[in-house]
Amino acid sequence: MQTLTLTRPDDWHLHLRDGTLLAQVVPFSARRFGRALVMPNLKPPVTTVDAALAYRNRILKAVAPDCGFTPYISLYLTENTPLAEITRAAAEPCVLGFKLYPAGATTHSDAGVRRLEAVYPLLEAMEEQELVLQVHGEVTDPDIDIFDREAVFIERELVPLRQRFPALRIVLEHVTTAEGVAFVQESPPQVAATITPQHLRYNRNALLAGGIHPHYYCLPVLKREKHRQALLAAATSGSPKFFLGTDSAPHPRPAKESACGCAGCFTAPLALEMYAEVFEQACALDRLEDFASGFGADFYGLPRNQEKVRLIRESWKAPQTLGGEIPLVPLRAGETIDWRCET
Ligand SMILES: NC(=O)N[C@@H](CC(=O)O)C(=O)O
Ligand SMILES: [Zn+2]
Ligand SMILES: [Zn+2]
Repeated sequence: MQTLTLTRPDDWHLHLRDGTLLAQVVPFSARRFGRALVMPNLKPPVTTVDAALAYRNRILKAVAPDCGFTPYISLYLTENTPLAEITRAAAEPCVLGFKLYPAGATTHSDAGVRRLEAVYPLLEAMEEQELVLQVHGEVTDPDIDIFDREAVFIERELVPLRQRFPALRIVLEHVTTAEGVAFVQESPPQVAATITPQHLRYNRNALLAGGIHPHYYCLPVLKREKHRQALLAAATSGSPKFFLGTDSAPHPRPAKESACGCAGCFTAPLALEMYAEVFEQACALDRLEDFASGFGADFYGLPRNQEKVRLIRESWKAPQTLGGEIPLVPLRAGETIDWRCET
C-alpha cells in the first residue's frame, strides 16, 4: 500500500468559531495539523491582544492537553484599532498579524475596513514592526461582478498598497485567481498567499452545474478552470510564496442549506487528504511536504514541526453529516476520498 510520511503540516488560515461549535470542530484540525493561524471573525470580532489570548485559551481547552496543537491568532483590523495595539501585538508571540476584512466582503466582516486610507498609520506601524497583514482580497463594490472581485481588489487596492508600504509583509489569503497568483509572484519575498483545497480541486461548475451546491459556496467564490489551473501550478511549483491554508469555515447546516446560504466550506475533516489528492493528480506529491509543512512556517519565522503524520492511499467516504449538537456538513459529504490520514 502506498503511504506518504510528511512532517506534521500547519494550517495558516482556519476558522474555529467559538462555544459549542469550537468544541465540535477543533479536534478535526488538531488531529492533522501541528499549528493553525485562527481567524478572528467571531461575534464580536477579536480586535485586541487580550481578546486573542482569551480566545486562544478557549481553543486550548477544547483539545486534549497532550495533542500538541498550537493555535496562533490573527487580530481583526478595524478603523478604530489603536496604534498601541500594533505594538502590543508585535510583542505577543501567539499573535501573527492583523486580518484585513474589507467591510462587507465576507462572513462577519461588517466591523472591517471601509477605506484603506483610514488604516494607513496602522499599516505603517505594522510595516515597521514586521507584523503580517493577512488580507481577504475582494472589493465590496456592488457594481463589480462577484467573479471579478479579487482581480479588481488587487488592481485597485493591493498594487497601490504594495507601492506605499514596500516592506509590509502581506499574505493574500485564499487566493483564487490567476491575477492573484501573478501579483504574489511578481512581489518581493515578503508577499505570499495561502491556497485552499477547494480552490485547488474545483472550478465554479462544482458550485453551479447540475443544481446549486451550497456546501461548495465560499468566498472568494470558486472561479473558472483557468484560474484553478493557475492555483495548481503555483501550489506545486515549489515556490515558497504559496502555502497551505484550508480556510475551513464551518456553518450550521440550516445556515448553509438556505434560500440565502452563507459562505464557507467546512473542510477540516478532509482538507489534508484533499491536498494529497490534488498534488497526486498533478504528479507533484514530492512537493506536498514543503507546501503543507514547510513554506508557511518559514514565512512566519517559526521552526518546522518535528513530528510526522502518515497518509495512506486508501479510499474512505466523507461522512454525510458530522454529529454533535450543531449539525455540520463537510465538503465532499458522502464522496470517496483517495487518501486517509492515519494519526
Ligand atoms: N471563506 C468563507 O467563505 N467564509 C469565511 C470567511 C472568509 O474567510 O472569508 C467564514 O468565516 O465563514
Ligand atoms: Zn476570507
Ligand atoms: Zn477564511
